[in-house]
Amino acid sequence: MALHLFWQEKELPTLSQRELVSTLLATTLLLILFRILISVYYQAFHPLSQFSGPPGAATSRHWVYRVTDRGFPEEDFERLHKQYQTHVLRIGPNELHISDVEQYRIIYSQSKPFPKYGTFYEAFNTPHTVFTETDRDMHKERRRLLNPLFSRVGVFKLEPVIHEKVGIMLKKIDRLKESQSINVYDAFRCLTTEVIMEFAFAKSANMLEENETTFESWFLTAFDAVSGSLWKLQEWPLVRKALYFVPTSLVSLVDPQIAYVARMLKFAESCLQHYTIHGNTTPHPVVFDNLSSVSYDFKVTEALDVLIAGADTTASTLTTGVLHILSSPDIHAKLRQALNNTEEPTGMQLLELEKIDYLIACVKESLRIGMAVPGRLPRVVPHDLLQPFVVDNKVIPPGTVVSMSAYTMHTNEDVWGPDAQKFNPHRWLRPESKGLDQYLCTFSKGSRMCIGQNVAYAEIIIVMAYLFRNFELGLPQDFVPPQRRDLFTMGYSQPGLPIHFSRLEKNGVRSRPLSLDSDITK
Ligand code: HEM
Repeated sequence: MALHLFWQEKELPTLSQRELVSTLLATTLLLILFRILISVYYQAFHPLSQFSGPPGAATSRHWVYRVTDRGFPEEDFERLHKQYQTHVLRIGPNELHISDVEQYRIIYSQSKPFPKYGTFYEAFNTPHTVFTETDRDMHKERRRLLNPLFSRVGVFKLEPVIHEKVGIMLKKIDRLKESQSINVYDAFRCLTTEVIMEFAFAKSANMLEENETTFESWFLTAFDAVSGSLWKLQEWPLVRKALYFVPTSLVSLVDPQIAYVARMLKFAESCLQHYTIHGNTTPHPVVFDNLSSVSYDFKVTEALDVLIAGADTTASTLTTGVLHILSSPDIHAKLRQALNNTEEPTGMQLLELEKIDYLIACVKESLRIGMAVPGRLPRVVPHDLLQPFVVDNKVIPPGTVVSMSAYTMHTNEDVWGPDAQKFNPHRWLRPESKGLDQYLCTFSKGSRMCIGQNVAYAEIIIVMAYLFRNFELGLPQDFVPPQRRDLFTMGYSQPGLPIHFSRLEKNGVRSRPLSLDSDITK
């Protein structure tokens, strides 16, 4: 009551129009002055001011997102490294991009890795998973739980699932091949997602057979929505936080693809519920099996992360590999010849396929040129280093965000030679090629390197073997390579990679159609 009277008695002072305008003007001028002072500080007085780079990058973290938005930032960084003649390029007020290949083993080391830069990994919205965790001990513990599933033994247990799914994909290709070219990018995405779903959730969404005549799937739409929004969520952390509080139904009105993401989350939860009630009803290990000590919510996010980390990555590597092999008649012929002696089903087992040197060389070259995660992996220079972190004879202060990329590592001509950008499996077959593995950073290196690389290798080897052994593949006459886009994982624009398939003639005899039961799933 007293408060009410107070407001009635006291009249609020009103601003005249002139006062309002001058207040606004003064505020704007202050803001501009503040911005200028900040820019001067970042360019001239900040500890990173000794490192060169575009002026816009030094003063605003938005610069890096504008470059990212162009589609393939690593190419821009590479050009700028050359322009400024430096191995240490300033790409943000507190971020440096490094192109000295010898620094990779220091930043991404096994024993004392630089910690992940939390702000970058927060945008994945899956806190405290093995992928996003920034605390060293918590990461170590989660990785200890998961490692056995992803070991070579673990992958051999998963191998029948890979054969089964490849069988389903090839049967569908066999059925569709006479009437149309087939977008293998989508086919590979459905395949790898299905394999990882079985592995992560003990259940699949039947994506390979969802559509009668194509390999389209609602799950792929959900993936595209997640990866398409990733950089925006990186750039605008406040929007990301605000989105937590907006009901999904409302967000879906603005972006209908978000509805598919919500459906994906529901699918993940329903799988966990099924698993909680029935246990693992599959004959193979499942990620949930090793997460009994983890809370319900973290189980779901961990399985989702494995799914997102393992699906498009492997599919995009396969797509790049197939595209390059088909673009070179010589490589294509050599690969077919190498696979000619394999017999189904026994010769198509992973252990046997791994002995085919030319196949493995093609797989490694696909991983090098394909590099499904081509971009920067940001880390923070630790404060407790025994020696200062020095690049180009300059000390990089602790607390600085530094990053290197697979693109830098895989295009370096001192390492790979003048044909570094060329798809050349032969480079893996030379006597000195063993030393090259240390520079193959597709899966990163050290204690944060990809936990799923054995799974990825297995899938790529098996799919390539089946494809090139059983089919004559060709690019359409009017083929235009799809545009690639670095969305953290490499993505391809539609129509992906359309391929003409026909059954391979063997000694003049048309090979028999695949019999799913007898040939592949055994
Ligand atoms: C060609 C395929 C693949 C590529 C190129 C790839 C690449 C990578 C890279 C570069 C990292 C490090 C990311 C970082 O430091 O931020 C990573 C981590 C990870 N990957 Fe993969 N990956 C592939 C397949 C897979 C598969 C099949 C799975 C699961 C089945 C998987 C699960 C993970 C997980 C869980 C991590 C986090 C590991 C940790 O931080 O300890 N990846 N991957």
